[in-house]
Amino acid sequence: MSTVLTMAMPKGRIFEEAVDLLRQAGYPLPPEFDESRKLIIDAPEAGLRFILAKPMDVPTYVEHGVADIGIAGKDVMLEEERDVYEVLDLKISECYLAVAGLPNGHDQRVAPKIASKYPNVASHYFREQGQQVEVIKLNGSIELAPLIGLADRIVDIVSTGRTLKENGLVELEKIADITSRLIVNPASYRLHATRINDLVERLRTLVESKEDVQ
Ligand SMILES: Nc1ncnc2c1ncn2[C@@H]1O[C@H](COP(=O)(O)OP(=O)(O)OP(=O)(O)O)[C@@H](O)[C@H]1O
Ligand SMILES: O=P(O)(O)OC[C@H]1O[C@H](OP(=O)(O)OP(=O)(O)O)[C@H](O)[C@@H]1O
Repeated sequence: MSTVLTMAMPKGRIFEEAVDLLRQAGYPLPPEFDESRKLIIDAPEAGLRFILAKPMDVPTYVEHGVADIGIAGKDVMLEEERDVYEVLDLKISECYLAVAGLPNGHDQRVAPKIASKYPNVASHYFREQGQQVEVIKLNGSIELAPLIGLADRIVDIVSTGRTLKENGLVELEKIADITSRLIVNPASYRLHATRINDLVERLRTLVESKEDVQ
């Protein structure tokens, strides 16, 4: 096989589903994917080299061209606004971004405090609503913020709704549906169009066949 493409993979939640999808699309991935702590994994038979990154960093690697392609949540794409092509919705790791808060909690402040791991998404959203807010960036356990008085509301991912429920919070507004996306570095796309299109089409066929079954 000619060119080896480098793919940035998000560690964590998306990883397993993404590995399954690639295997189902016919890319033989070595057992290291299931058990190793390596951050660079070669899959020569698939013509791919993988770098395993923090989910929020995947578009950075792809934008800088150290990875030709990558897999990132739409939430990360909205937050990071990187200069990459988003070529395919992989329809995995489904969830949504929402505003949540305490039930019957009403803002006392002119600019309510909003805690989020997604400060850009939160700022854009409230600006579009014409609402002045103060955004506080957190890195996790966002649901804590309204419980202990750090923020009036949060902008966070909801999947089953269990975290909100178990912490006595309610969803107030839905912002956007989220799934994982296949992203491509624009220069790599021009250089390796045939290989990248082949990968995109294989994955597209697989994703569509899964949708037909549902
Ligand atoms: N509860 C969830 N259910 C389904 N998908 C989710 C959920 N939370 C996040 N995701 C999706 O999975 C991606 C990665 O989430 P994950 O929790 O693995 O990483 P992270 O929280 O960004 O990383 P870290 O915990 O290392 O900071 C998110 O960008 C989002 O697209
Ligand atoms: O609706 P649910 O199914 O409960 O899922 C939503 C939760 O999952 C994510 O948190 P994660 O587990 O990644 O932990 P974090 O607080 O470290 O981000 C997200 O930030 C929510 O807290």
